[in-house]
Amino acid sequence: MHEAWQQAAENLEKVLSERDFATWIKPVNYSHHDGNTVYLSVPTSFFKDWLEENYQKVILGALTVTSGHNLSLSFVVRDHNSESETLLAEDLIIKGHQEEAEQAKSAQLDSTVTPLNSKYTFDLFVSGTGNHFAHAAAMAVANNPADTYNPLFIYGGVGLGKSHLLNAIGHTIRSTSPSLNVCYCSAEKFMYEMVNHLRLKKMDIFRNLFRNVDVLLIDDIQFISGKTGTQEEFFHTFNALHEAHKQIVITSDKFPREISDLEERLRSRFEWGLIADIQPPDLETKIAILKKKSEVTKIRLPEDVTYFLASSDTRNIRELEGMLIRLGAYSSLQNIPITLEMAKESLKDILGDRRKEITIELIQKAVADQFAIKIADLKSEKRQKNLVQARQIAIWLCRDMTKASYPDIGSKFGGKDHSTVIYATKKIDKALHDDQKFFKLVDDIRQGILK
Ligand SMILES: Nc1ncnc2c1ncn2[C@@H]1O[C@H](COP(=O)(O)OP(=O)(O)OP(=O)(O)O)[C@@H](O)[C@H]1O
Repeated sequence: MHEAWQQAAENLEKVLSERDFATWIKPVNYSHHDGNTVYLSVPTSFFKDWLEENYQKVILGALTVTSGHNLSLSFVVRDHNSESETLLAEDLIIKGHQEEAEQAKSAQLDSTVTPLNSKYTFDLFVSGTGNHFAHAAAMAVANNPADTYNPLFIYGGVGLGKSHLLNAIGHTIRSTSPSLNVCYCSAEKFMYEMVNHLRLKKMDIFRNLFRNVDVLLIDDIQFISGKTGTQEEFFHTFNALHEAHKQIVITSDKFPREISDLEERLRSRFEWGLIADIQPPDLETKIAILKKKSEVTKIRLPEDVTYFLASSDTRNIRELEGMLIRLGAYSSLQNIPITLEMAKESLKDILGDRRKEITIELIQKAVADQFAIKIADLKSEKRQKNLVQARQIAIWLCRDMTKASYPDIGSKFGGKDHSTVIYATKKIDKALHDDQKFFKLVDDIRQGILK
């Protein structure tokens, strides 16, 4: 089981951002297991609570894959002294900051607070319909910091590329203006640092650090919702920087007005500059992202598997990437190539639940509505071109979105035999591959069914 944990941690390193991995997974150690319960040790009780709330499912998923068993997970705090050890460690970091601050104005604050993720660059970001505007705004800010939009507020759902863009801004400014002091920090880390500096009575150092940067990149600002002390501190940091014409970029999973328990004065400041949203990707963008990720990770994905993953109902790109990594792990651990069958099999527990509720009847209705025909026409033998195409699409969707077998599907389409069903699915497979417009049509129907 120890080895399973090591392998799981390696897999998690590939899926999570460097920051998340270093902060939350690296400090976790294997402790022991008892029956099907695996015990992992963590440094502090704060850490334990945080993992339980945010990473339990991810860690369990990774361990299930590497161990091949259905497990449960429990976190134990390593020892009672660890909280004070953490404090001591923070104290050392702070001392490091102080020296740096004294030594040179150009101290790279971010290298001690939160390093930029080297994989999150503009080169590796795919611009598509949902993120086009945010991408353009991020590039504008990166090329002319504090000159165009200040603050830039990027918001969008989970796993849609906000941190990626934020890091990309940081990388660009670093390389074009190396003298600028770029600080990338999550709101959570901002609070964590603040609390520690408060406890150590070193708020002057904290303020010096954050109020003397040239570019402040704050990730996941929604985290400060309801945290009055952090909001107060952030308000003053924001003002100091804004008044000094320093660039501020903020990301959030919500629009400023939708962040609950956020002081009005902060909310209004977030709206001072430009607000750019990121919407979930469409099918083409998901395909392009998968292709890019497969290039970077060197996990070779055949076209049909790329389409299969991209057309799953997930709109969270992190999840999509997780599927790719999972296929890569399966393929290398079992020494088998990635094929459509293998992908369906190895991802069935991830995708399975979502597919359960989709019925043949639901698909027939959606297709009939789309083509403005009767459901009875789908089941008939009529050969008009549009009816044949609608029927074949419906059959293909049934095969793809339900667990029904070829004979099951045939019987629900007016008692067709299974070779007709196979012929229809092959025909649609080919058309999807050859014709982008057709691809979009089928995907729109599919997304409609999933809503
Ligand atoms: N357009 C894109 N092109 C390439 N990769 C992308 C794109 N959008 C997202 N990703 C990838 O998806 C993963 C999740 O992105 P990211 O961490 O930036 O999401 P997020 O919106 O900040 O999520 P959260 O709300 O959880 O903080 C990352 O690995 C990122 O590289």
